[in-house]
Amino acid sequence: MKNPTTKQAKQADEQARQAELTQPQEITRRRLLGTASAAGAAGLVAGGAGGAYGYAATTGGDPLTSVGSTAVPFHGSHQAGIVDPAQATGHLIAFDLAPGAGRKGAAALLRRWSAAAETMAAGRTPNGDNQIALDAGPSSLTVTFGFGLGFFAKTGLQNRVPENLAPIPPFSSDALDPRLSDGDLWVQIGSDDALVAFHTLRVLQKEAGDTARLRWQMNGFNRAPGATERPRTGRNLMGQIDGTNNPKPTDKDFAAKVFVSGKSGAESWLNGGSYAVVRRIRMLLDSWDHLPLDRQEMVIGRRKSDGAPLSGGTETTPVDLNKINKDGSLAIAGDAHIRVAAPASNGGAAMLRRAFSYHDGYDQDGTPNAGLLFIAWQADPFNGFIKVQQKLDRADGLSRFIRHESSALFAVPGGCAPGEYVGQRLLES
Ligand SMILES: C=CC1=C(C)c2cc3[nH]c(cc4nc(cc5[nH]c(cc1n2)c(C)c5CCC(=O)O)C(CCC(=O)O)=C4C)c(C)c3C=C
Ligand SMILES: [Fe+2]
Repeated sequence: MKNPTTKQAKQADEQARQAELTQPQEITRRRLLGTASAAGAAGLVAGGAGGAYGYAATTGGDPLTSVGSTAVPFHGSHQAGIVDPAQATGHLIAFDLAPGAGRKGAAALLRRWSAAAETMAAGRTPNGDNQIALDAGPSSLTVTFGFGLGFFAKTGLQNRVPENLAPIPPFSSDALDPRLSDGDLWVQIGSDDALVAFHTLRVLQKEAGDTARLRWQMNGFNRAPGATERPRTGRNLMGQIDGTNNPKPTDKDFAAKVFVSGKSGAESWLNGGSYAVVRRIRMLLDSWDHLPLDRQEMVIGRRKSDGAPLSGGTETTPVDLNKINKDGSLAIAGDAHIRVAAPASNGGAAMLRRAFSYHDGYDQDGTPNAGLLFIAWQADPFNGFIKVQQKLDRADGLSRFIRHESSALFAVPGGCAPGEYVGQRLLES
């Protein structure tokens, strides 16, 4: 068919617009998308629940986006929630095993947790459900389980502790709160729908029963999927584009950097798994916001607006750490965060950063209690987070604007096949 002329197209558009305007009480998908982005439109419908817009939302029709129906498989060679993009809502929870739970209790708990996570990740509801997430689909739900050092002592599995699951050494800038650190078991929940994420948290907490007690919990968030006009790297609460120079799943050494492999004997259960370093890092946002933009950019070594390195190019241009400005200064300052953190400055040490922002209200003096739930994934924490943090601790210009307030290291088993549960290879062999 021939393309319509511009005039014909305009006329057709106008006719369609008029037809829509005459439809009472009904807001069509086309009109919504014509006036706002898909995600914005979804918010409009939700915000109008009870009125005309809410009526349209509850009377059927096509979903506005695929956000709700997107499912991430629970089963696989690696656990979900490591390589998948970080979702809009995250909960991080650490549990301590109850005295006497032992290996048998821990195995039963992981069997229950895995079954519940599998059900919910597929968008189904567990038996006796309280219906918090009934209408929302799995919304990319992932649930990831990890074991802290204490897990092995309490299950009598001290002889199976992986060599690299040793306490993270202290750093001079640490201000750690032990009540928000460590833990026998770790659960990471991520979903693009906050109700789905909270529902999952409730289900898993109930399933813990008398076997495990909650030790700490942190709630995080990221930008909503579809909120930007094209897929973009996310921003943190300092306003920087964060995550650009992460290892990419397409890199040929990606798996070697992120996942444990080739272990035999007592550690073989961890093949296909990873190590998660969890640090709650407060941002000193009042001081940061007072720093002029050009100074903020020097602290990181990248432009704030588009994330381009100060050595030139666009966000994805490789950083040139040797570039010299016309005035003889380094384009990327000596203490710039990306210089000090780069693999090139740390003997190749690398990690996959997959973070959530957090905001826990304001302190009494009005200071925001906000920052980054920093999660680093690596095959070996000593050649990943620890090596890089040792350098950052001494030389990073960003240190003046952040404070590490909590810390934990977990061995995260590989994924499981249908009919198995996460950690089975450790607990039953
Ligand atoms: C020990 C590891 C790291 C900690 C702790 C850390 C904290 C932290 N980082 C930002 C903001 C940014 N970090 C960026 C890059 C970056 N950061 C780390 C490591 C840690 N960051 C690495 C390895 C890298 C990549 C370096 C490189 O190879 O170029 C960036 C730039 C964009 C990007 O590449 O992601 C930002 C921005 C904050 C705010 C923070 C603590 C709150
Ligand atoms: Fe960083």
